[in-house]
Amino acid sequence: MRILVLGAGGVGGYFGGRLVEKREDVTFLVRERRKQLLENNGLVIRSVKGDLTFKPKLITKTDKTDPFDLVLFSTKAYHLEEAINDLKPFVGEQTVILPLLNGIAHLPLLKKAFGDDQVIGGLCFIETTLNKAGEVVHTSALDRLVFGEPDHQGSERIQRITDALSDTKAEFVLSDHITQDMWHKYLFITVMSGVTTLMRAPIGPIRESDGGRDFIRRLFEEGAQIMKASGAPIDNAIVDKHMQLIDQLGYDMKSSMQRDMEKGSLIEGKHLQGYLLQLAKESHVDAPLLSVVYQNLKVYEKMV
Ligand SMILES: NC(=O)C1=CN([C@@H]2O[C@H](COP(=O)(O)OP(=O)(O)OC[C@H]3O[C@@H](n4cnc5c(N)ncnc54)[C@H](OP(=O)(O)O)[C@@H]3O)[C@@H](O)[C@H]2O)C=CC1
Ligand SMILES: CC(C)(CO)C(=O)C(=O)O
Repeated sequence: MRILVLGAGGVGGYFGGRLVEKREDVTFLVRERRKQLLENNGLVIRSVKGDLTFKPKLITKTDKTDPFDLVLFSTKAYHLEEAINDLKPFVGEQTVILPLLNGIAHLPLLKKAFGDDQVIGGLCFIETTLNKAGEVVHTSALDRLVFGEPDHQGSERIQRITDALSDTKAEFVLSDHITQDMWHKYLFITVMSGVTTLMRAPIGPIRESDGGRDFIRRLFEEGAQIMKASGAPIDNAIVDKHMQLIDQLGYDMKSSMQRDMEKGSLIEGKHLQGYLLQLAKESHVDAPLLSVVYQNLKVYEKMV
């Protein structure tokens, strides 16, 4: 299977790297500056699950090659439109796009660009970031990528994809309820990135501060109420489940949005909290806590 990874950053670099390690046929679609760095230094992964350095197969948007079978779409949301345009020449009628962005708002854009049937569902749980040298730094053992057909389960193509993604050092998991999984992850990350950026702390001190757990829970409840009101297929027990997950996270665990803020980088507030607030408005649901979380992000964006 010819796999194209769009975006050789924290997520694409890591999962693409684990597939290269297994000797899958992986190419990375990158922009010029990243290409030069990767040509000079190789793609370097510093991981608690084992380091890896390799010379990646690279293309940029103007290169010519046959369409790929599978695309791991792993850019940030604020690069989505440009990335969709750059990807178009490498997508054929049989190409499957597996998006790994946090959130849900990218799905209609991808489907509009590539067709409903060519976009499957995907998400990941991982803690990676690029350091100053452009290396992928993976800081906790978590490296789960979940994927699946949104509508028709057990298709032949998903079986082929599952085979290609199996037996690597990372955890690739096929789901038969990926749409619900994506909404659940969307709820989780909206709250996780929301509280860690608002309180400028990893999850440990937040959940253990006086009233901290209660604040996290109320934000989950607010988000879940909005999602239900807009018809999202979420589980009735999801707030309890997510609170259990919050309690299981390492004391020092941060969100990727928080790490981006610490680096002074752009953030995905509009795509995550902003889009959920838009759904709240459309469904006439009050969202006082989420509004505070989003305002904090907008102030950061004003100053960055
Ligand atoms: N990192 C994490 O721990 C987690 C991240 N996520 C989600 O995964 C998504 C990706 O995040 P992450 O990997 O951290 O982001 P990064 O910023 O680390 O990587 C994104 C990469 O995309 C590249 N890129 C952007 N536009 C293009 C383009 N047109 N063509 C080629 N490459 C392009 C950027 O390259 P360039 O150098 O050219 O800018 C960059 O290397 C986000 O939605 C994030 O929320 C989800 C779970 C965990
Ligand atoms: C859930 C979490 C915190 C880790 O995968 C995440 O998605 C992120 O940091 O963006």
